[in-house]
Amino acid sequence: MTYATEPHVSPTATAAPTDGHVLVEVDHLTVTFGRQTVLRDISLQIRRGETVAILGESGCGKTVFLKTLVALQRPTRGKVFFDGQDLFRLNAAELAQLRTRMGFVFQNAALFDSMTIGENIAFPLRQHRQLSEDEIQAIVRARVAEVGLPMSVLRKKPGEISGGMRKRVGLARALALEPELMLYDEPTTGLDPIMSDVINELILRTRRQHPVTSVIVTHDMRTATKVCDRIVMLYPLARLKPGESQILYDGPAAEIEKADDRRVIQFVRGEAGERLMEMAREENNHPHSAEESAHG
Ligand SMILES: Nc1ncnc2c1ncn2[C@@H]1O[C@H](COP(=O)(O)OP(=O)(O)OP(=O)(O)O)[C@@H](O)[C@H]1O
Repeated sequence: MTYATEPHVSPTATAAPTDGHVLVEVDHLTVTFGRQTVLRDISLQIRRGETVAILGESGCGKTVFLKTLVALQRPTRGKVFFDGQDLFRLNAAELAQLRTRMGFVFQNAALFDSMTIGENIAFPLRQHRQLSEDEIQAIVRARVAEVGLPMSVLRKKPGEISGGMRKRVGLARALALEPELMLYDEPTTGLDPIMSDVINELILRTRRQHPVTSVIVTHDMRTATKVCDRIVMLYPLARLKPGESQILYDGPAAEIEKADDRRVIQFVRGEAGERLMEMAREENNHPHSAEESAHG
């Protein structure tokens, strides 16, 4: 199931409107590190207004994929376009300018430890906007309110607040410049179920309040199905059959349970079946490897 070339109209209740304009285009993307190819020949388009989950088991290349969208990772082959501009043909100044249209929520929040929360959120505004101090403070306070944090956090340092709060500060900072594209790297990893749902709700609220396009790398099926209207599921290259596409599923989030591919269903349901059989096969092929590694 793919709609890479057709306008996406999602059937889910949470679907954001898309005008069909392609904001991100990934064209035959391959990324290789040394002898390890992590992404192979990935092509997809993301339309303005879509919220897309990039799903897949650990190590399949989700974070590498996300990094190519902001030109933090150069492709070995292929191209990435943002609003029609080839990211890897831009000079440093042009790229910096383009990145102000993107907000990146890193897995570990990536806040500056030596700055207060207020300074962290103000940072992109000071870097990229000519604003008065009053205007900066007004935006910082609005963003903090938007992510549901009390104003008392503004004077604290990242080390003085909880992991869930840090994630929310990371979200507030990424929203500071009102980006057109939000990129989230595992926004709920390491959080308890309640705090995970708070983050899910905030992502949903963000897209209701701002006309934003989002790409969310996650393992979390609840995030994928609750927050996203489309899911793209990647599979580790090493376990693909020859000639298979690395994208196992690309379609509406609400329909992933109906996918034909058993590997997709197993991932969705969190079943180890396929992997257990593969591990048994690997063990049969290399009967002593586990023992050897156990003995160093
Ligand atoms: N800069 C790099 N140099 C060499 N190998 C890298 C580099 N970045 C990533 N890799 C490798 O690429 C593979 C995919 O990594 P990636 O972080 O994208 O996986 P992932 O799907 O996001 O996994 P997880 O869900 O565990 O975060 C891994 O084997 C990783 O070791």
